[in-house]
Amino acid sequence: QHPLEKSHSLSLVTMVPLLELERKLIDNLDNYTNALEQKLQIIRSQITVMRAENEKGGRNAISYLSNPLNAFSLIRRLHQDWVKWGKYMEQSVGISQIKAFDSWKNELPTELDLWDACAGIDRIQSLYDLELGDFINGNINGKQYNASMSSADILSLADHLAMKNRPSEAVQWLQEVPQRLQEERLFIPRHLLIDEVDFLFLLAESHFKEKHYSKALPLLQNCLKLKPNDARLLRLWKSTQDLIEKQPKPFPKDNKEQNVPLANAFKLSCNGPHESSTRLHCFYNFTTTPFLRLAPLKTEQIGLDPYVVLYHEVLSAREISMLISKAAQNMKNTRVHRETKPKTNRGRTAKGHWLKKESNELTRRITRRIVDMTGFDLADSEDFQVINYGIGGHYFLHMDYFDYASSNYTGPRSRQSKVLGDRIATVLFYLSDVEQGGATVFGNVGYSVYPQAGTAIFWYNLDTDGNGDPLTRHASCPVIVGSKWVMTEWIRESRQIFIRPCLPPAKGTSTKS
Ligand SMILES: O=C(O)CCC(=O)C(=O)O
Ligand SMILES: [Fe+2]
Repeated sequence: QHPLEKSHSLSLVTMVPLLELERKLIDNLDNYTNALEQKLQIIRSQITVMRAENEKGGRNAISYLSNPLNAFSLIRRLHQDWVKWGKYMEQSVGISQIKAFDSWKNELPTELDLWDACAGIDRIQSLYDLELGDFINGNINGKQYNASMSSADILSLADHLAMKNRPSEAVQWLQEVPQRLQEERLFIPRHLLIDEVDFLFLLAESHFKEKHYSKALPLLQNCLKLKPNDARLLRLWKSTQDLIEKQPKPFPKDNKEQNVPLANAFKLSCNGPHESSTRLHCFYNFTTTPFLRLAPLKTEQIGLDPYVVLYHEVLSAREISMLISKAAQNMKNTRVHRETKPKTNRGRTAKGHWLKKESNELTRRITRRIVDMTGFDLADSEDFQVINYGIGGHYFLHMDYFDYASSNYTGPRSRQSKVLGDRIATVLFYLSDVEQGGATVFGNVGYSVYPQAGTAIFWYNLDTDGNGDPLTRHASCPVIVGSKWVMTEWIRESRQIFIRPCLPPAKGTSTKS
């Protein structure tokens, strides 16, 4: 695992200030051009004056110099003024703008941020098997967006893949570079274009790692023409040549990525068909609490084992925007989001903000609504967590319960967790629609639910004996296009000893492994 893998991640909402920062930087650069222009103007106007005087002399030099005022002035100009011009030329322009830029430098995204962004793009492309050329040109799943990747973007991604030891994918991305670079040369200034040697070297190195030495060699020779003394080039070129001599017929090893079964399951469920069993139905729930007789819940069953339902239209647009704006303010400065379960936290690229259930009228109202939905006693249950996902943001397959009841449970167990008990059920509110991707999927049983603002998904994590139900293993698939907001409520077990309303239909035991 690369050290940067452990990084925090940005959510889309925490990236909003970056656009403001970029605007400031552009304004600053614009001011810099003004400073440059001012200097140009001064120089140009003086050139006109000086040229006029010089030409006056040039027409008839002796006649010009025979006037002592002219002769004297020429000596003095050349002795004094031109020294001043020399100093003026050396003076840097826009010192205040350069200082301003320096002061913003530490607000720029870090290497870690870039790593996360690369990981997100890679996740989207590889998990959903998007065709590279289309994706790079902003055509995502058949829809054309007004966005695309530059060769610098692509090179950065390839670099990321190379660092993650995935050379064959790096090569695939790099193959998209030359065509774009050719176009970019027409309108991008040289200092912003990618360095051709960097590109060729990465391509060669990736071929080398793939043991495609004969592909690497000519690339390295080209590089060496551009930078004959570069030590890293010379080293790789030497090793490549040695290996070609030793191994004239390279047998390329099929370097398919080490697909862990769990990663495969994730991929499959995020790409799985959106099928639903015909036994399922939609109905109005009038019964969980007396209040529902007045305002029944629009309920949609997603599956029976494990029992998963959706409650539609449980949050209004106004409530949602209040929740989001409250959370968004507070996530701004959270660089590292609080881990709920450090042990099982395998890849969650989002930021969260905890909201106390008692914090205001809105959260109290939502708490009452969850009681209506579930019939549970929420007094000891967890705070709400409002979550916003980042670029390609996802939450890897996991269970929400800790499995305290299991004899296999070895994790920490605080006094508090004993009192509260395990997470008997989860209520997850969707606070936004997501244009592409971002489904909540239950990998073992093939349920997938696409976010709909205002809908809540509910399921039991524990069976009636208090044991964790492994079939509830679920994930949030990477967001492709959109900003995904959810709010979770994990309901704790202890207070529910005498309550387990909304009981799902009896479970068949034969289907469980
Ligand atoms: O965002 C989602 O769809 C799932 C989130 C989730 O599983 C969690 O927060 O535990
Ligand atoms: Fe979860």
